[in-house]
Amino acid sequence: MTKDYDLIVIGAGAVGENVADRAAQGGLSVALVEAELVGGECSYWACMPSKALLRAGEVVRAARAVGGAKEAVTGDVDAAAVLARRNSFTSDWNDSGQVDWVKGAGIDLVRGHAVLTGVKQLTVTAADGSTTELRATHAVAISTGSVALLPDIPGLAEAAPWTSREATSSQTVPPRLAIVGGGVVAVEMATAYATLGSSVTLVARSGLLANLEPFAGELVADALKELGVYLRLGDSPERVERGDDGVVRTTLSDAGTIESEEILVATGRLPRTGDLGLETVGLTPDEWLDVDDTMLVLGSDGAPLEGEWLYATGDVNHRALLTHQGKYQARAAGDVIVARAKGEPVDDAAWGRHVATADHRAVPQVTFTDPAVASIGLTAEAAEKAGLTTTVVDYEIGSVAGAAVHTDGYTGTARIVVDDDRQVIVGATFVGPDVQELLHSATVAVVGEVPLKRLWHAVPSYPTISEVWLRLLEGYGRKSA
Ligand SMILES: Cc1cc2nc3c(=O)[nH]c(=O)nc-3n(C[C@H](O)[C@H](O)[C@H](O)COP(=O)(O)OP(=O)(O)OC[C@H]3O[C@@H](n4cnc5c(N)ncnc54)[C@H](O)[C@@H]3O)c2cc1C
Ligand SMILES: NC(=O)c1ccc[n+]([C@@H]2O[C@H](COP(=O)([O-])OP(=O)(O)OC[C@H]3O[C@@H](n4cnc5c(N)ncnc54)[C@H](O)[C@@H]3O)[C@@H](O)[C@H]2O)c1
Repeated sequence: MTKDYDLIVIGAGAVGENVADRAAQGGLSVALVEAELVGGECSYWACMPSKALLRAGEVVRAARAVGGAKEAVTGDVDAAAVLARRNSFTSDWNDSGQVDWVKGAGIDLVRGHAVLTGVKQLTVTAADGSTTELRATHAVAISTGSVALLPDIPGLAEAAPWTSREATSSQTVPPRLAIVGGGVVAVEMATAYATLGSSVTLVARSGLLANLEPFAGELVADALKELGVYLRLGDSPERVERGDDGVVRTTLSDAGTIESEEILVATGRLPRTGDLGLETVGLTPDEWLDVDDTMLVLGSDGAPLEGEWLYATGDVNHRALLTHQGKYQARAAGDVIVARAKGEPVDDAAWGRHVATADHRAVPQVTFTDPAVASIGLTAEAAEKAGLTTTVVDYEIGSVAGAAVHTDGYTGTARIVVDDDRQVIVGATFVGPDVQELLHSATVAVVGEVPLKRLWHAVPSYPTISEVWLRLLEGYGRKSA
């Protein structure tokens, strides 16, 4: 028997859940299909467990950086307690709480692996092998996320490497950990495991956090070294082998071998589209799904599939591999699916209700290292490449009174990138303790395209770290009244 729904969402990660919720709130009947845990990567193997692993170390270091508080810190981070707290954030990898939420939202949960069998049709195979046929009246949304990429390094796959899944869910702390990669996962997990007591060696073929402003990677590198992490930058693994003694030996191209109990591969992501039946609707498996700004999937001709029925949201469309950005896409997609189903007007002009315009130039991201890195919009280099005439203003955050009170010897840098023609900020980066809480002010300025002459009237409270805003404006100069 085939079950009919207005909308079928494949993948119940944070993004799929939000597409389903918006559409259900708009009055559509919705099925949400999930092969593993409802809540997806972010809840169980990514954002939440990784941040739980990082937080205790951040708090202890923060206390040690304040005279009067540091005297009260008499011990080290308790690794077992950190792992236990992390376990509580993942509910011990039990999704019953999220399943209850799905039911409460009026969404039908179908457990199993979904495969498209044609236009608006799919088969779901449950863990026991039983199948359910589903048919969508209006739309199907693919929110199947991404998986870790394993580079083609001889011996790596056979050495049973950790990916982000094992790094975020391990119940033990390996005495020695090798990390391959210089991106966000690599630096966050290097921070976490070095704090928990591992001897960490990080190998990256370029610098750290290469997509961000250069000072971000430099300050994070300094901090990692201070934590005792061995950095092998400009190097890469040539061969990996796990011996009979269980020890992983990683041979580097610049000579030298790293020995470790585990090796974490953090070299980016691949789309989870390999076993989805995409070929039945004219798309190519194992590729990221291209979408327009309303998240409609585009075919090889660059146009939406005939009938405008297939959407893709979250990691799988490769626009911004971040939970908050995927959920933003989900709100637009869920609402536009409702509008199209009901024949209501579609608001798809830039910054309209039914589009994810911010994905292009206003993506905020926090890297939860210590110091944290918070960024939004274009780097100075990206703005130049985009052909903008810009002025870049930098300021040492430690020089503002609020930062000095916050942390003894506060070290951090702030940068804004100003589009001189329009006199608006197109990019901002803050590196330093607790700068993540500054980021939304920059996001509002970038998305709102707030003219600098008006920003002078947004007065930061004294003495807070936000006073850096005033220094950045002074650095640019007050060009008009
Ligand atoms: C270590 C790590 C830390 C991160 N930290 C952050 C952070 O702090 N902040 C942040 O914003 N982002 C973070 N990210 C990125 C974030 O995790 C992803 O952007 C987010 O999880 C993407 O959500 P999604 O719903 O698109 O995909 P997912 O969360 O991957 O969900 C996809 C779901 O689809 C299911 N599925 C796949 N195929 C099928 C199928 N055929 N049938 C049925 N179900 C299927 C999967 O089982 C999964 O549950 C982190 C990533 C990693 C790896
Ligand atoms: N705090 C956060 O927001 C957060 C935290 C973790 C992950 N994420 C998201 O998850 C995604 C994945 O993170 P990631 O760190 O795996 O990817 P990434 O794209 O951030 O970094 C990949 C790194 O691997 C290196 N690399 C790639 N191929 C390699 C190879 N063959 N050999 C050696 N090095 C290689 C790259 O040079 C780069 O340094 C990111 O896009 C990020 O948005 C976000």
